[in-house]
Amino acid sequence: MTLVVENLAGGYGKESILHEISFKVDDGELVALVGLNGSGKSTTINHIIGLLSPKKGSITLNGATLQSDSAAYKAQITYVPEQPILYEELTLREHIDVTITAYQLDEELAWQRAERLVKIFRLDNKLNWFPVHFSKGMRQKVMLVMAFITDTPLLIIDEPFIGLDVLAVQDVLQLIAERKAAGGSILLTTHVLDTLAGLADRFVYLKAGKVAATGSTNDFARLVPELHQKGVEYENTIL
Ligand SMILES: Nc1ncnc2c1ncn2[C@@H]1O[C@H](COP(=O)(O)OP(=O)(O)OP(=O)(O)O)[C@@H](O)[C@H]1O
Repeated sequence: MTLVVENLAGGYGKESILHEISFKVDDGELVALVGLNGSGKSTTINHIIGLLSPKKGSITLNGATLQSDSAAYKAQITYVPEQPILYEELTLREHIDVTITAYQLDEELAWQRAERLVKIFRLDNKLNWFPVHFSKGMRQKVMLVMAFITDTPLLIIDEPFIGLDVLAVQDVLQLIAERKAAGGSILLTTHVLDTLAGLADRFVYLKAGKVAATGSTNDFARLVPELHQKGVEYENTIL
C-alpha cells in the first residue's frame, strides 16, 4: 500500500487552505501529521478520505484515485475522526456488527478480534450498552474498537490520544504497533509527538497549509526547533 499526496492544493471554499502538500505513506509505515491549531492537518485528511476534492495536485492510494475508482480507493481506508460518530440507537455489540457488515469481514474472525479489543479497552461488560451511557473517552474507545476490527491497508486516525486515560493511550500504542508489524500503514494527526516516540517512522510538519518540515521523529528537535523549544517548557513536545 502506498499513499501518495502530490502537490495538493485545497480547502473548503474558493480560497485554498492547503498549498503544494506532498508526502508519502508506504507499506507498514506510521506517519504523524503534526502542526499548530489551524495548520491544515484535518483539512489534509478530509481530502484524503474524499470529503473534499483537490483544487490541484493528486492523491493516489495503490494507484487508485477517488476520481478514477472511488470504490477501490475507499475500500482501502479506515478512518477514525477526532469527534466520535456513533449511532445512538445501536448498542456496542450492534456497532461491531455494523462494522463487520460494512467492511465485509469474516464474521467469526472479526468477532475474535472484537472480543480481544473490548477486553483491552475494558468494555467487555458493556456490549449491550447504548452510546448515551458512555463517557467521552468510552465513545472514543468504541470508535477505536471498530477501527481495529477492520484490516484495511491504510488506517487514518485524527488525534488518537485526545480524551483517553493513560492506560488506554498505552493500549492504542500497542494496537498501532501490532497493525504496523502486520504491514498496515497508519497516518495520524497528533499534538503530542512524544507519545509516539519510537513508533512513528516520520513526521510531516504543517505550517499555514504547507509542509514546513518532514523527517524522522528523532530529528524533530533539529528540524522544527521553534516548536521543540516551546514544547520543552511543558516537559513534552506539545505542538
Ligand atoms: N469547515 C470549514 N470551513 C471553512 N474553513 C475551515 C473549516 N474547517 C477548518 N477550516 C479552516 O482551515 C484551516 C485549517 O484547519 P484544520 O482544521 O485543517 O487545522 P488543524 O491543523 O487540523 O487544526 P487543529 O489542531 O486545531 O485540529 C483553518 O484556517 C480553519 O479555520
